[in-house]
Amino acid sequence: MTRDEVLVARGLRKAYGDRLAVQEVSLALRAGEVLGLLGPNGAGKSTTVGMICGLTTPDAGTVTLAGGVSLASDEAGYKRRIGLVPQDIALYEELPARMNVALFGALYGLASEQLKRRTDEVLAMVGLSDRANDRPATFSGGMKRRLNIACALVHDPEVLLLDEPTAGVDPQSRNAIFDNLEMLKAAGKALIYTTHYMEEAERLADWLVIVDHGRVVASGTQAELFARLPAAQTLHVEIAGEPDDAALAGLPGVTRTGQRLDIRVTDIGRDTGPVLAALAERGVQVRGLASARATLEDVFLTLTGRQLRD
Ligand SMILES: Nc1ncnc2c1ncn2[C@@H]1O[C@H](COP(=O)(O)OP(=O)(O)OP(=O)(O)O)[C@@H](O)[C@H]1O
Repeated sequence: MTRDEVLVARGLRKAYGDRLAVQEVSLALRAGEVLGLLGPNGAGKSTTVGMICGLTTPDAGTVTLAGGVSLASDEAGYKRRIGLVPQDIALYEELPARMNVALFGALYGLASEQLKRRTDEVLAMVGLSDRANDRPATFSGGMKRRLNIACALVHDPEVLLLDEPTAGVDPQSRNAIFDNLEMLKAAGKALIYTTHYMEEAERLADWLVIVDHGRVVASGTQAELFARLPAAQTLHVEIAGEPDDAALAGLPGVTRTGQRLDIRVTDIGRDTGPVLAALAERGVQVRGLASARATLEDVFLTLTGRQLRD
């Protein structure tokens, strides 16, 4: 474990009957960092999160927090340092929001003054102070999610695990959740964020771990993962008339579909001019031009040959 790592998981494995949900997952999490755990449905993300927070017992592998603390060495101490926002919202619908948060705090041993102070703080943080006395039964999906995040934060954990926290959330709450996560990150918390929405991972994650069929298929910074693609960007060029394939043959990275050319480039600012000049030289008349940036979806496709979403 290096100095700034707060959590290291090694060789996690979990089977349900003869189905291997997680085969060999290792990851390391640093303070002030969001680790995006990305993969299609059934890839093993929730099972991995379950093993990290101690809800699911691994068949093999270890998870260690800074200072060498593990579930085996000090279960209560370990759990106090971790907060979980589960995939399925877990709230007492008929108890006021404040009481929901306080119950979680009490579970972690917070008492009286501290419990009240932290409850107020986290409700304010997720923007629910003015609804503190209302029951979650009267909340929107996004508000329930935010309350669930408050519950996971009340004991001030250093590591926060969020399992698809934007599922069923309206855009306004989604942005509020992202703002909260960015604040937590700035405060030095370490976050693991599972999602199958690559645009969320692109926005939030400093480090990505891509899983498929229970295995890590790639991990690294976004720049490192994008560098594994054959091209960072594609130029879509609409051309006039009958294209001459012989004339196009000398251009690298070009695919033609009817009157559309897809041209792979690595640097759109640098490469667009020369590409257009090369087309003009070959007598190709350009009628339209658009570009598309590679996404994590392309990374997944390149690594596995399959789409990330079903
Ligand atoms: N309690 C369980 N009993 C049996 N099989 C399970 C159980 N939990 C998960 N699985 C199986 O393990 C595999 C991994 O599931 P997991 O929920 O970890 O995936 P996921 O990546 O979180 O998927 P999603 O994005 O759909 O939530 C799946 O094949 C799933 O059916």
